[in-house]
Amino acid sequence: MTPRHDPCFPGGTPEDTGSRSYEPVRVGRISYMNVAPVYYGLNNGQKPDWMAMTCAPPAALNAMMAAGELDVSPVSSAAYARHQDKWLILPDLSIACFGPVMSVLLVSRHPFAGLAGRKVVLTRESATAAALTRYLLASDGIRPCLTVGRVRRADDLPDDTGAALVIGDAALREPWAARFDHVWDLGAMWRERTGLPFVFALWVVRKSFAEAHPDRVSAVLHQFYRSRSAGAGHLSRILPEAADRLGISPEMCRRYYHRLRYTLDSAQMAGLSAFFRGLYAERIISRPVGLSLFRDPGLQDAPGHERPIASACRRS
Ligand SMILES: C=C(O[C@@H]1C=C(C(=O)O)C=C[C@H]1O)C(=O)O
Repeated sequence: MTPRHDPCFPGGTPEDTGSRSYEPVRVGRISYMNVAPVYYGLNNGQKPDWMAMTCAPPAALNAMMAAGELDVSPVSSAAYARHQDKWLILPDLSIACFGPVMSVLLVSRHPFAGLAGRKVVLTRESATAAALTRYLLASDGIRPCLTVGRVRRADDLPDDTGAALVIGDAALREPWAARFDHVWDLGAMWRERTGLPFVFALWVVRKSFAEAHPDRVSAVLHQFYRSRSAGAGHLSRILPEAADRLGISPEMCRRYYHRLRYTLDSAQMAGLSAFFRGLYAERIISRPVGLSLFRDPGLQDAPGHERPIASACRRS
């Protein structure tokens, strides 16, 4: 889980877009293939020299943002709930799904209700999926013995493990169904229960950084939009590389990227709010969550511009 510096950007000529008088903006990247389409442009020559990229699992990025070691990063939506006073959400960026997501799995040796009193290991790389697991169990009145640990391979789990939460590349790579009788996709469970999309990750900026450098944050945001557009246009190049890295078929990989959403529209905001309300109702978080968005200074000045999610959320 140790964050590494810039391993995600081995090649590509960085673009020089100025801003040399500042320290680089410190930007995070999740070290899973789920974000490959969002970082495609940045990974292929669009990364300006004023962006310093750190690649790590979600829980490590959450901790680095909380420690002020990153300025802008994707973080677990459950971590946003915890740090809502310090962070602003960047508009129209997320990792979300509507139904099965394929890479967030609760694998179990027992039926769901049979997990009461049994050991459930939550991967230490997650905050959102861990909170969602707790919510799904608690709202059914099931009280397991929860622990946090390494969950990358089935062999990581001790024999007394009743169930385990696995996310990201490890969820896709390992044949979990061959080792566990039950494999639940948490995106599917959420949709069955609520009829809503689920938002696993948000891109956030530290509020103090946004207040000091709104134009730099705007520049980062537009780099992400541009990079994501490039990714959407080059899926045929992303698929074979991702399939190779994950050791899965290109067809399974295509289905995976088809399931993931990288926008943050009003339906996804509704799913996010429902998740936070559920966490609060089950006392998994200690206070209600408001959604505070970064106001892009570039967009505010544009005449006639409509922000798609402006009405869906409270702005800071
Ligand atoms: C869809 C996924 O969502 C992830 C789950 C997260 C979490 O549980 O905290 C955070 C970021 C995302 O990487 C995945 O990991 O595959």
